Amino acid sequence: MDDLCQRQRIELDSVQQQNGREIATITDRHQEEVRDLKRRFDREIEDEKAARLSALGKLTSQSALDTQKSQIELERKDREITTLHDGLQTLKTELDRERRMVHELKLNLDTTSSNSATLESSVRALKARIEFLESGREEQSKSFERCNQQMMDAFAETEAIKEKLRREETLRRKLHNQVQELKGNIRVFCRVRPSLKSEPASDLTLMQYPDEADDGKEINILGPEERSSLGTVNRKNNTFSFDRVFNPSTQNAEVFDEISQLVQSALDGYNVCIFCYGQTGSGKTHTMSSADGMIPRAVHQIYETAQGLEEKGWRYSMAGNFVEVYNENLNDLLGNPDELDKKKHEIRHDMQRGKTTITDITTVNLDSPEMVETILKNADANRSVAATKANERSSRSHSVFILKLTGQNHITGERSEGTLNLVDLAGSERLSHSGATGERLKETQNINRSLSSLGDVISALGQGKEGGHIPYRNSKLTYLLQFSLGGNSKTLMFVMVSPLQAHMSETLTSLKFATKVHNTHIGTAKRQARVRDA
Ligand SMILES: Nc1ncnc2c1ncn2[C@@H]1O[C@H](COP(=O)(O)OP(=O)(O)OP(=O)(O)O)[C@@H](O)[C@H]1O
Repeated sequence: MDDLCQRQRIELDSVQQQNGREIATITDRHQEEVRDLKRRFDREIEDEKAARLSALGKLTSQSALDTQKSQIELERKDREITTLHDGLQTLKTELDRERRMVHELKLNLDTTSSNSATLESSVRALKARIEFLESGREEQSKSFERCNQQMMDAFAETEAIKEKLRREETLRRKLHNQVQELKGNIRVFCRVRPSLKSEPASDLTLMQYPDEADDGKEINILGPEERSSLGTVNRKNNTFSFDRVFNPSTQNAEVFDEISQLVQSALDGYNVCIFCYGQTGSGKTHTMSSADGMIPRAVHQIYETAQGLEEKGWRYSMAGNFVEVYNENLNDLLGNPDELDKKKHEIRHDMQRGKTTITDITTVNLDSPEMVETILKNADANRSVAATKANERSSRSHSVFILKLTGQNHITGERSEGTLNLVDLAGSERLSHSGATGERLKETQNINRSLSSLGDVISALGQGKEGGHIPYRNSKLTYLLQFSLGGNSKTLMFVMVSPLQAHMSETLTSLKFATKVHNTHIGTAKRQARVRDA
């Protein structure tokens, strides 16, 4: 049994060994097969990868090619679109042009139709007229006579009205002159300027206007304190009376209203002189040549009136000079500024025709009212070149704006030649008060000389002696104005007054001088005025 077991165990061992060997062999074979398989698979995978990579490469280059193609295609399409767009724009423009043409054609058509309608109606009217003319001659000639008569009546009536207008204009001129003469051929207005912001109220002179609610002719000034021999202190009440007194609130427009009739006289052929007299800073320049002063206002009024007179047959021309009398020398304020105080100008009088000319003077034709502003500006600029301070020079010289007005009536053959002189006098302060020396003294002496000559001329005119001597030659200013002072000419003097107490003494002197002028009567006017001391 044991043997059997032993044998079986041996056999089992041998079988097991045999099996182990077989298993090892099989395992080896399998492993060899697995390795073969792996190698084969690896190769296949490599092959497959290479194949895929090559396919991918092909695909990539194909896609790049496609993209390039698409890009080219896109650019082509873009170009096509641009071309189409341009084409569209051209078409639109053409369409617009066509539309406009159609519109114009329509308008032409409308005009043509209306013309044709008018022509048709004219043709109808002409036909009717032909028929009328071809019908009864008697009726026709009666109607013609009636029309003719009506026309002649209308002509005669128009002529009569025109003639009446002309007669009335001549009468108006005559009456206007008579009114002016009755008012006095020399008039004096007094104007008190307002105090300026820089002037304290405590420094002002006490002035009253007793009849300002009435006709405004008086001014009352409380004089400086005076000590009597008994030691009492008094203040004199000075009353002056003139043709008009303008208080400080009066504007240039109101002042001009009062002088506009004199401006009218210049247009009617008279010589008119308007002076501004007063000490420095009393408002002469403001009244005369500021932007709304008498000079620009006079020029504007002359333009308007001259235009109105055109339908009555009058045509006016206006020639302006602007001169300055400085140190008894005549200067052209519209000429070359470098020639101021150097160039000599002479005053020439034509005694027969009563005309004054100045040699080598600039004459400006005022063909529009705006020209006056240019003239004033140029004159001011010229003075500034000649002096460091233009206003200082203007205080020490007389300026004369001369406007020659020549009118011709082409219907009546009348002619008028008038001159308007607007004079801004130099400051009238007295020598003793100015404390001047040297050049200033010479200036002041010259100013005083011409102002007193002016007073002498007015006073000689006032004495009214036939053929009496009038001292025009005593100063350049009076000589220049010879034909505008006296005779049938009209003179207005503005006496300008400063409201300052510091100027009171000069103010009283100015007002006394103005009163003398006011008491003078020239020509046919009769008037008396007085200085009243209360
Ligand atoms: N009616 C007025 N209303 C307002 N301001 C005025 C009036 N009159 C004068 N003034 C002012 O007073 C000042 C002095 O006036 P303006 O220069 O006209 O005096 P003037 O007498 O011409 O002096 P000058 O002799 O120096 O030329 C100026 O500033 C001016 O503007």
